[in-house]
Amino acid sequence: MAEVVLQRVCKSYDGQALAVKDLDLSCPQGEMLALLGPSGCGKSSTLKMVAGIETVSSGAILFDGLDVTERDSAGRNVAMVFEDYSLYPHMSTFENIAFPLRVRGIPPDEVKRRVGEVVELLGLGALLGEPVRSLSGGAQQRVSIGRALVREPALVMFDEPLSHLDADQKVVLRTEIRRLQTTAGLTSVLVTHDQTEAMAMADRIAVMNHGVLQQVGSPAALYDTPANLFVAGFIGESPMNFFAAQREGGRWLLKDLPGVSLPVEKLGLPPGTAAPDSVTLGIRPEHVLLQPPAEGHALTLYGQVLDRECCGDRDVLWVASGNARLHLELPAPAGARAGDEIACHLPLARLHGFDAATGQSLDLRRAAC
Ligand SMILES: Nc1ncnc2c1ncn2[C@@H]1O[C@H](COP(=O)(O)OP(=O)(O)OP(=O)(O)O)[C@@H](O)[C@H]1O
Repeated sequence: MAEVVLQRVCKSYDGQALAVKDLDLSCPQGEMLALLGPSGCGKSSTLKMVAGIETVSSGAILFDGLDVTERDSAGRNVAMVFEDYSLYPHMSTFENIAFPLRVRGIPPDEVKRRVGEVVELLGLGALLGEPVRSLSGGAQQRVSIGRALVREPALVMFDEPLSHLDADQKVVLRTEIRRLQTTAGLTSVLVTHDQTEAMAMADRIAVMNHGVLQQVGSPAALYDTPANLFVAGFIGESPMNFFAAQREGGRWLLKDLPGVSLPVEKLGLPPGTAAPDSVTLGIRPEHVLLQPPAEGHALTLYGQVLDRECCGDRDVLWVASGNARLHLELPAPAGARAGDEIACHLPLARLHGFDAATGQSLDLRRAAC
């Protein structure tokens, strides 16, 4: 398995607009890197360029330090797993997995041995003779993964591999791919628009928007310290709450919350950083409290519960405060229902701050709060 590096990779289909812009990215050996972003952000273009299916407009792609930019897919030894499985439906599990070896003229004994190894790794033994059209979606995708692995590729690319599966099969297969990833030490790139999938499966996630890399890091790093407003809004099971604030004198005045303000120094900007004129403050729904935090300061907002959704182990509250709407996720039972007047405590240590002009994180010094 190879280490993959992209150096200032650009892609333009019409010679003008850039579908991918100056992309610097690496996927170390044995790691799963997810390319994540909304439709049109450039993740499929990136996948195709790495796989050698699409040419780069400029920049370079290296496999283990070797420049493979001009090589085609076969010359890079990249295997693909597609969302629609792309299997031969009338062939058996064995025949589908063996197919890439047979077309390379590998001797039958060797084919049998290598298919056997992959089948054991994927637990497909009981399905070997079955025509794949008779298998469940999850089993078909495992066959498709087997067919990718049997080639002993330098890199496996997963293109939205769970999209066609129903919810319970998704959970099973993403765990299975994760297990394979670690046991077989795969180097792999996962393309997905689903942040839950990327968070659950990848070692690191590259978030893209409009062809530009926004941030790359571990799932925890993206969740805890989003680099900009786009990543803050995109990562997280439920969208972050945002509040616009304007600096007046030594205080931040929250625009949609008349009478609510916060001393500028409470935000804990890094030393030497000038406070911008306007900021966007953010807090995740799961970090808002109905009781003051046991430690540290909090910004307290008062409001009325508009609605409560029961989601089993947690309750979701929608709260109107001034002209703002807050979304809270609390362990059930939340102890508040529609119509209740409540206080919402926003622990300063959980607040994110962004320069409203640039969208970039202000890198708040949480420890100082
Ligand atoms: N073959 C092509 N010819 C022309 N433009 C293309 C082509 N493929 C992609 N694009 C354009 O490049 C941009 C990035 O598309 P791309 O498919 O890489 O994004 P994506 O994030 O994978 O989106 P999706 O999830 O919808 O596939 C879009 O503006 C798209 O219209």
